[in-house]
Formats: sequence, structure tokens, C-alpha cells
Amino acid sequence: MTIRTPGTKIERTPVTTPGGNRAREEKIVVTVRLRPLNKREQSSKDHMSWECIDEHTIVYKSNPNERVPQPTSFTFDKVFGPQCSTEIVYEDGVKTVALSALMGINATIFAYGQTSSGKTYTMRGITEKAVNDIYSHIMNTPERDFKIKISGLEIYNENVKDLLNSDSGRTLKLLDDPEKGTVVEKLVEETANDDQHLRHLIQICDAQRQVGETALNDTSSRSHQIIRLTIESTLRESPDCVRSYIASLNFVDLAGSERASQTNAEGARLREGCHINLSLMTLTTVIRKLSMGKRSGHVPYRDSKLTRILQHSLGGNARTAIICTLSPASSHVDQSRNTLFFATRAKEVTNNAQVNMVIPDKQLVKHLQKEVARLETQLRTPDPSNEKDFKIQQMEREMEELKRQRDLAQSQVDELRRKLEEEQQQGMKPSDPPLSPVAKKCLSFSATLLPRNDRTRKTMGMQTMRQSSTAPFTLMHEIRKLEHLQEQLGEEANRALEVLQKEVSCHRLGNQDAAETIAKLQAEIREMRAIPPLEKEVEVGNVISVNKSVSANLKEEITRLHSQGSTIADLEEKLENVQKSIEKLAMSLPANNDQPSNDATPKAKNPAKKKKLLPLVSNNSLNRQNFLKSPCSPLSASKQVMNCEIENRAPVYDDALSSETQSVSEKDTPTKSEGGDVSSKENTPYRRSSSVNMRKMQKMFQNAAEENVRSIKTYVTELKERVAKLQYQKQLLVCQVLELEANEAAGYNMEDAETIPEIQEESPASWQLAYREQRQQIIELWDVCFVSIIHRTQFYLLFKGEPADQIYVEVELRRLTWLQQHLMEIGNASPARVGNEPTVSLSSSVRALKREREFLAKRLATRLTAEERDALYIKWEVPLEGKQRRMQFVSKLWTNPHDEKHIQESAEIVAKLVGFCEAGNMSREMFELNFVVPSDKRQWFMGWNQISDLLHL
Ligand SMILES: Nc1ncnc2c1ncn2[C@@H]1O[C@H](COP(=O)(O)OP(=O)(O)OP(=O)(O)O)[C@@H](O)[C@H]1O
Repeated sequence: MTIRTPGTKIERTPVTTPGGNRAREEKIVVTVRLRPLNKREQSSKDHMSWECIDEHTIVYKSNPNERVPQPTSFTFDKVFGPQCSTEIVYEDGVKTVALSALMGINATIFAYGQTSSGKTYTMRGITEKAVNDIYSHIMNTPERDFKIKISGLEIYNENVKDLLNSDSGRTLKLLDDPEKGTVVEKLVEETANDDQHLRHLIQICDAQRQVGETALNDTSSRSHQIIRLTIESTLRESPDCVRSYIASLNFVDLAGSERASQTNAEGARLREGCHINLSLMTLTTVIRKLSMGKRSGHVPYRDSKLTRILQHSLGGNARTAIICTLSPASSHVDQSRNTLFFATRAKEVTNNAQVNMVIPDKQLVKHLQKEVARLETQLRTPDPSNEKDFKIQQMEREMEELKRQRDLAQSQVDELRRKLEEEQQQGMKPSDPPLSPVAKKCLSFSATLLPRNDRTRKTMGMQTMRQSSTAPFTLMHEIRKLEHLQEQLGEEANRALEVLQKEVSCHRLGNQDAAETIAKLQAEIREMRAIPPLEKEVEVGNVISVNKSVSANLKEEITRLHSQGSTIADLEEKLENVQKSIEKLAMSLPANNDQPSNDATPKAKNPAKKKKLLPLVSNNSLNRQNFLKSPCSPLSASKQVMNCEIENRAPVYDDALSSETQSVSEKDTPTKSEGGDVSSKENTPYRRSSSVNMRKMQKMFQNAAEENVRSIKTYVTELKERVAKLQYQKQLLVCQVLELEANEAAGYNMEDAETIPEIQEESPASWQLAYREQRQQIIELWDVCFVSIIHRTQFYLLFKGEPADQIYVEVELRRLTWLQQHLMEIGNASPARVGNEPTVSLSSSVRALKREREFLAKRLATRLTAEERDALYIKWEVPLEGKQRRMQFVSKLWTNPHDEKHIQESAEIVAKLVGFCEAGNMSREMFELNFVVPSDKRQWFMGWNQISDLLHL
């Protein structure tokens, strides 16, 4: 789609206001239109839940006993009640914006709202009225020559179709033009001969649009439609005037957001609905980001075709008016509230419209030739007052000064460059590159593992750095640090397992089962130790090859990082196996209650003494603190291993027992024939004492073994958690590199530091603010991507905004953004299979979610009493006498991403049904999902599906 005709140059001049000629930023004009109740709503005895109380305010009309969600009143530029005609909506709401296009200012009018709320009804009327006004203006402006072109497209299931050339059936590509932004390749643009011709072409576009029947609308638009008029005008007779105007006027009729449950959509309708919701979600995100102004950061225009095409109209060079359409029915209150939230955010978005002037090349050349001739004449004619000479001299001086400043700046740049090169050659030691904000979050986990001065340096760096978040050097530096930690962790795990091996070999006490378990455990340890050590040359602060290009280096790094992904996964798997084996070992150890009841254990008699009596326990539990907590200290682990070896070989005993146990240890383990009958009265006191002590000794060793196994188990669990964290850090780095690549591909200049805002150290308050925004975004993305509600529940309940949650929230958000994009990219294509696993698609996600809800409905019967269920049905408005009440109820959970209370309650109910809270089994480890490159996104989703697998859904 082009707004430029060949042989012209477009210049943009800021819009002038009547009061002066300063540039003006202006907010999007947001209006709301409430339609009357339709026949369907009237026949189902629905009532009006909204009322326009004045020209600007719409309020919610609650029932007397209703718990009213807040807010109940919303204010906009204009609100139009059910009695208002489309003419009034046009005149009072959008006319000024529409007619700006006649003055060279781009304009966009779009309708947003729930399905069947009246978008198409409104937009058709508005387009008709605008066309009338445009042609009236043309009639009344004979001095100008107008040319109007029209193009029409629809975005159906993320495919762009030409509505004026629908016979071709082609899907059109979007191209990035450095000057014009996003253009639609090969989109037909027709020139309108007159108003009748233009109306005819608009009708063709309307007729070609995808329409389908749903439960809520017999003629539901299943695509987003954009009709674009390009209006160009020049003064007819004014040889001196070189100015012409050109602007585009977009009429956008969005497809309506919908809930599958309300539209009863299945098959093609359902898939359409999913696509519609996904792209509207991106639009919402773009609007939300823009409404945040400078805090917004990256605005994801590129996440959907709709926002790419409308980029200029959203926060750019255009005047924009949004008409939000609402159904007044009480059955659509949630959807209407969502629309009003969207409208509220849209109010905050600022556009920067400019007048687009066209200077035809011929006219421009003529004009410039004239100007040159005039100047030459001036120069040839001596100026008697010498004023010109003086001015020339003054200008020469200024030029000299400017040159001097330029040279100075150049030398400073050279000096900086030289220093930078020196630093790189010295391995970036003198001043490490600043850490990126995301990497900062990554490393917040490993802060305890970093040397102290590293941490200090990092903090200091953060305070002054610019947002070089994706600077390649920084990323590589981060990757190396991460690998260093990974290496430490690997070594540590191996050392821990050595200790475990010693422990196991010292406790060949159990039965056959225990012996087998021990053998298996030892094999696993051997296998684990066989994991190749991580590359030795990877060191923190290593010199980055300056010969190679930075992006080549980064690519290598990222490939290496990926190839090491399996090493970490192996480590995790082995730890998992070891953990299982330890559990089995613990089970196979003889239980305490196997002992005769009259044989009181030392633990029961004197717990304080136990520590002394049980060398393994006492020493290990004392040392475990260090062993577990400071594993990366160069001495800790190896020293512990040595201590354990010594302790295991020669246990130290309590004085009181030393002589007795000494005697025992001097002999072989007593057998029945040697020891005789320990209960026999004929036995000597020595013998009796020996056999009693023998039992005590066995008991002591069992306790020691048990406790040691427990210690190691805890340690292995901790190791696993740390490995999981490491995985997360890697994921983030990989994300950053991908972001960098995407930015590079988009032509964003990383070195353009002037345009990048300063980053401040994030205060707890600002993290809280960011957390709330990110969490809201996550909740909305869960909704449109049909993510498992069990996953949502776990995540929601687990990450409550602690500083340490940053990394998880960030990763979740990034993954969901990728997922959203992936689902949109799939389009109509049937998902490809990766190996034997199907790739996740919209329909598979919807199916999985349905299965999950069915599972939860079953649980409702077993986990809640009939009274509890009824109370919930009443609260959640499920008819008590209705059919499939459980399914009805479960289908309501996690359905309104904008209602905080609803989300909280949904999460609590799902947690109860699944049993998260009871067992305290919610662990951050559950979120250890493998990161994969975007070409293989399957594994991410598998992470979510695994939750269902665990529950045998
Ligand atoms: N303000 C209104 N006054 C009277 N009837 C209306 C009004 N708005 C909409 N309608 C009627 O409601 C029905 C649904 O409207 P429309 O098709 O415009 O909804 P929509 O928001 O475009 O839906 P979808 O997103 O499903 O395409 C139509 O029959 C339309 O005539």
C-alpha cells in the first residue's frame, strides 16, 4: 500500500493549530457507542446494564444485591446512547478527524468492541458520511485539484487478502519500507472517478469480506477490514505554489473479540475466533504500552499484521479516532467492561500528526533553479552597504568555529575508540561492560555465587549505564559468566556425588533391596561423573576475539550455549535419578519401629547424646551447612569430602561407650554362634552388655545412615533447584540474543545511544509497578493463548512480586509473547510434526484446555462436598438445577483476565482441586522449562503439557 505517487517527494510539516504554528501532539479521540438491546437479548429477558448519563460518561447499572466490580463509571471524549443515530456519532465524534485527510493529515477511524456490538453497523454509516463530506468539500474547493484512490484489505486468520482483487485469492506480503513503514505488496489501488464510483468500490470491499454465522451474530465479520482512501490535492492555478497535500484516511472495522463459550464456535469459526482474539490482544498490548508513554519500552507492533499495518495510526503520524461499541446486555457485562478498559487506555495514547506535503519533482527543480538564479544575481551585484561582505565574514568565522568543534569531537571519539580497543585486548578487565537490565535480573539469582567485588561493580555499573541491554559485548560477557557458574555447579555436583558414594559404601547394612539400590546408585554416580566437563577455556571476562565480527561471535556463543543445554539437562536428569535412588535407599533401610519396643533408642533417651554417638550424623549435619551453602568456595567441597572420608573410616565415639564399642570393633560382627543367645541368663555380663550394645550400635548406624541419606537428599534437591535457576538465566540470555538479532534485522542501530533513554537502578516501588503490569500482560496472554489453567494457577500463586520473581516473570512473558506470535504464524497451516510430537497449534491448545477443564470438573466431585459445590454454583451463577453443573462451573474459571478478583478466586479454586496448597508441593522448579530456538517451540509448550501429564489428564 503506497501513499506516494511516482516522481514526488513527501515532506512532513507539523500540524498547525489555530492558535499558532507550533507542532502539536494530540491524544487519540475515544468515543463509546451503546447500541439498543437486540431481539435475541430481548427474547432472553436480558436487561440494560449500562447507561449514558451525560455526553461523556457511561455508568454501570447494578442490581440491588449485586457485588459490583469497580470501577462503575467511565468517561470519554463522547458517549452515545442507544437512541443516537450514526449521523450524530459521525458529526460529534469523528468528523473532524476524518476530514483532516483533506488537509494532508493522515487519519484513521476504527471501531473496536465485542462481537455483535455494532462495529460494522457503525463503520458502514461513518464511511458513507465521510465520503459525502469529502465530495462536498471537493465541490466547495474549486481552486484545488483532488485525486482519490482507494484500496481495501482484510486480515483473515493472520493472512492479508486484497478485497479489490479477491479473485486472485493471493495472500499478500507485508514489506518494510524505510520511508513509508509497512507496505502491503501488490495491493491494488484504484482511482475513484467520482463519489458514485468510490461508493461502488467500497461496496465491493464489503461484499468480499469474510462473514460467518455465530450464536451471537448472524453476519459476524470474521476478519479485520481496512479501507484506505488516499487523498491528494494540488492548487490548480498557482505557478508559484509548489505545495500539494497527500494523506491517507483509514476506515478500520475490526473483527469482534469473542468467547468461544458464548459464540458456541467450533471448527473453522473457533479457529477464526482464536486468530481474532490473538491479534486484538496484540492491539491491546500496543495500546497499553503506548498509554504508558515514555515508560513503555518496546512496543510490539510487529507481533500482528493488524498492528504492523496500523502502526502510523497508533502513536504515529496520524489523527486517530476510536469508536468503542458496546452491547448494553447484562449477559455481556464482562466483555463490555473489557472494551471500556481498552477505551480508557486508548485515551492516554498520544499521536503526532503532521501535514504531508508533496512537491512534484518538476516543480521542485523549477523552483530551485529560480532560487539559484536569484542568489547568483545577488552575488554579482556589489552591495554598497558592505552588509553582505560583513555577513559572509561572520559566516566564515562561524564555519571556522564549527570545524574546530568538529575536529575536537573527532579526536575525542578516536581517543574513546582507542581506549575501548585497549580494554578489549586486556580482557575487558579495567571497566567491564555494563550489565543489561535483563542480565541484571538473571544474575540476581546468582548473586550469592559471585565474588563480592563483582557484585559491587555490577551495581555501580547499573547506576550510570545506558540501555545497552542487547549490546553484543555485554551479552557475550554475560554468557561467559553464566558458563562459569554452570561449570562450578557441575563440579560441585560431582563432588557431592563422590561424598554420596563414600556414604553408600560405608553403609552396606541393609537387606538385599538396599544392596541393589546401592549398586544402582553407584552406577548412576559413575554415569554422572562421566558427563564431560564444560569447556575449560570458558572464563569470566575472557577476551573476545576482536578479529571476528561481533555478530559472528555472538552466533557462535549462542550455538555453544544451545549445545550445552543438553549438558545441563543431563545434569538435571541424573540428579533426578539420584534423588529417586536415595529415596529408595531410605525406604529399604530397616525402620526404627522394627526394633524391640523395650529397646529404647539413644535418640529417644537422650537426643543430645545422639549427636556425639553418631559420628556420621553429627559431623555431616554440622558440616552440611557449609557443604550445602557455600559449595563454590574453593575449599569447602573438597574439604568436606576429606572430612567425610576420615569420619566414615573411624567413627569417633562417646567416652562412655568407647570401651564397649572398641571391644565390638576389635571382634568380627557377632554371629549367632559367637554371640549366643543374648537373652540367656547364663551369659556373662560382658557378653550381655556386648550384645545389647551391638543392637544399640546397629540402631545407631541405621539412624546415621538414614540421616545422612536425608542430608544428601536435601542437598541434591538444592542442587537441582540451582541447576533450574541456571537454566532460566540461560533462557534469558538466549532471549536477549534473539532480541538483538530481531533488532538488527529491523535495522535498529544499537550505537545510536542518543535515542536511548537512561536506565536507572530499579527501585522496589518501580519493580512492584512493573510486576503488576507484566503480570496483567501475562494473564491476558494466558487467556488468548489458551494456556493450561493449572499452569496459570501455579504461576499466579507462586510469583507474588518478590524481587526474586523478576526472572520468572520476565521469562514467562517472553515465552508467552513467542507463543502468541507462533500461534499467529501458524495461520491456517496444519501444524507440522516435530519427531513424533505434534507442534502446538491453536486447536491443540484449545483441546488440551478442554481436557483439563473436564479433569477439574471430575475433581470437583471428589475434592469438594456437595454443600461446598452448591455454594460455589450460587456464587458463580451456575443454575443449581441445570445440567452438567460441574462442567459449567469449571468453564467459568480463568475466563476474565481483567477482573483481579475473578483471577484470584479462580486460582484458589483450581489450587484446591489439584491439591497444590495442601501438599505444599508448589515449587519454582516446576517452571524449569527448556528454552529452544523459535524454530522448535514445541518444548516450551511441552513444559505446560507436562503439568497435565503429571496429573494423568
Ligand atoms: N446502534 C445500533 N442500532 C441498531 N441496531 C444495531 C446497532 N448496532 C448494531 N446493530 C445491529 O446489531 C447487529 C450486529 O451488529 P454488527 O454486525 O455491526 O456487529 P459487529 O460488532 O460488527 O459484530 P461482529 O464483530 O461479529 O462482526 C446487526 O444486526 C446490526 O444491525
